[in-house]
Amino acid sequence: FHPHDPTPAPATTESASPPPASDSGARKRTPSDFVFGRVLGEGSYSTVLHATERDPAAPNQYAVKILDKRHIIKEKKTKYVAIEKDVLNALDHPLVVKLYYTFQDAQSLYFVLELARDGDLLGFVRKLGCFTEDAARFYVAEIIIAVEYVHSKGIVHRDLKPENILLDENMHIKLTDFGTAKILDSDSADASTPPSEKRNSFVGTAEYCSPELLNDRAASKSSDVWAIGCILYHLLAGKPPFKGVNEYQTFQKIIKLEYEFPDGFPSAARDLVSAVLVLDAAKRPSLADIRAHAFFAGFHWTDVHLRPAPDLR
Ligand SMILES: Nc1ncnc2c1ncn2[C@@H]1O[C@H](COP(=O)(O)OP(=O)(O)OP(=O)(O)O)[C@@H](O)[C@H]1O
Ligand SMILES: O=C(O)C[C@H](Cc1nc2cc(Cl)cc(Cl)c2[nH]1)c1ccc(Cl)cc1
Repeated sequence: FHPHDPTPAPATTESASPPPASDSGARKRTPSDFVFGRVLGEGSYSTVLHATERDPAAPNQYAVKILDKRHIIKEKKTKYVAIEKDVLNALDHPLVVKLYYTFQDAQSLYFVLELARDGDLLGFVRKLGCFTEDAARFYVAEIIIAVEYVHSKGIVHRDLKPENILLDENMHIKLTDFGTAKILDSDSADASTPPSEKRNSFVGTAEYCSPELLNDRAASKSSDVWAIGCILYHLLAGKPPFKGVNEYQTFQKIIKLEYEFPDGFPSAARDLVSAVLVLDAAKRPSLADIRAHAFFAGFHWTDVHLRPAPDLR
């Protein structure tokens, strides 16, 4: 049960008039500014609802991520909430999900996010089995563009995986889930976190996790490069390169670099994945190196978000 089950639209058009504000954009929103709709999804600490802004002049639609305060405090996740808010507020890119407002009431915290209507990349790779080489090239290119932008802001995502690559109504990506991101250098957490707590800084699911993150060393941009290599493999092979029967087995495969290519895996992609999935983070190609790889020969990198996306539906 969530207190914000679909709100019946008001019988009459007038609703509690919002407090006057010079620029309504600056006014702190409250839950009553929105008509909440269906559940879009659930996280470990969150429920995401469809929502429409009550303003008849601009009935904008959003995805509102609602977190229970008591649960957040009990699970010691307040740091992740603060990081997600700060990182999302620092990002403004067409391939990264936008944060419009944050506010709270007695029970909950609210992130009012850009709505991505077409689900996520994991859903499509499960539905299709695997992507064509062109579709994989397009989506990995959009991920590279989005991640390059995030890195240019001094942020490492640290949990890149197909379920964090949402899709908008034009089937372009919206990179999301920045609660486990790391702000480079100024990230005091790494400096001051005692070794014991560093283990708790472990992020995300195992399949796309880089060896250096598992060996408890600081994550860096090359950890995101490793994850992109895993995603490219996954889109073309239909499953991630490292998948054990449990999380521990998956970790073992990663640190031993235990993976192989299925027959028919395209050779240029095989060459690129092999260059990216190397244990030594310093030996991994940069995102610029990857852009220049033969797998992307002839790919036009400018304004990809304005060009038609492959139709996976
Ligand atoms: N901007 C969005 N637009 C549309 N759907 C979204 C959006 N953000 C999240 N969702 C949906 O809500 C679900 C929960 O997202 P949320 O970020 O709250 O948790 P999560 O990160 O997926 O899970 P966890 O917290 O366990 O990592 C997602 O799986 C996704 O399906
Ligand atoms: O209104 C703002 O933007 C600032 C607040 C700050 C804030 N208030 C909190 C209360 C609790 Cl109980 C937990 C966290 Cl992490 C809290 N963070 C806030 C509210 C909502 C969200 Cl999603 C993030 C931060």
